[in-house]
Amino acid sequence: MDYRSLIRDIPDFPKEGILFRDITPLLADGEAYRTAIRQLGEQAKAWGAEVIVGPEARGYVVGAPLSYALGVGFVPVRKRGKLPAQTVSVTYDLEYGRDILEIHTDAIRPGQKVVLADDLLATGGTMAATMELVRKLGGEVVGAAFFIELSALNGRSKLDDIPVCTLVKYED
Ligand SMILES: O=P(O)(O)OC[C@H]1O[C@H](OP(=O)(O)OP(=O)(O)O)[C@H](O)[C@@H]1O
Ligand SMILES: Nc1ncnc2[nH]cnc12
Repeated sequence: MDYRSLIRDIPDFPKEGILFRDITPLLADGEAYRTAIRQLGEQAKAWGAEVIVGPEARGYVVGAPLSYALGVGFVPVRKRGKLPAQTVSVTYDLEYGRDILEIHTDAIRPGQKVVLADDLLATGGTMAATMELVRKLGGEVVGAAFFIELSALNGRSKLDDIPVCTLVKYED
């Protein structure tokens, strides 16, 4: 599948100097979207995923269908103040900002095998924070799945050598 042709480059969004990799054309193509989820799903299954965890908001368009395809649960990680029950939090940096992420304290069972999912790995700040939240609850992170990796930003280095699967890599 030629995913690259379905990812649109938008210069200077959301800030000057950022080349935004927009996945909305890929999501709008039913066959490409389903193939992408199936591909990541095979990997997540091989890692032994018992639950999928994804960060708001684009992590949901990857994580939720992935969990549905595997028949396992989906746990949302949200930006501050959005989750209604008791949470744990972590502050994090991403390519173009800083924020707080939260997860419900009862969302993961200790020892549960967790696969993290998001649309894109840039600096790794978002996924490192998501991994920290899962570990605070005693979950075992067994892998991380993305549509896109921006290799030059070296996000993998923040992910403690957990296995990473990406469908499209941009080297620049
Ligand atoms: O590797 P990083 O440098 O952390 O960047 C990657 C993160 O940035 C984007 O999310 P964003 O915070 O823009 O939120 P959104 O999904 O709500 O658009 C993207 O969906 C990843 O979650
Ligand atoms: N360059 C980029 N394009 C799309 N989403 C991003 N999240 C962080 N960096 C990004």
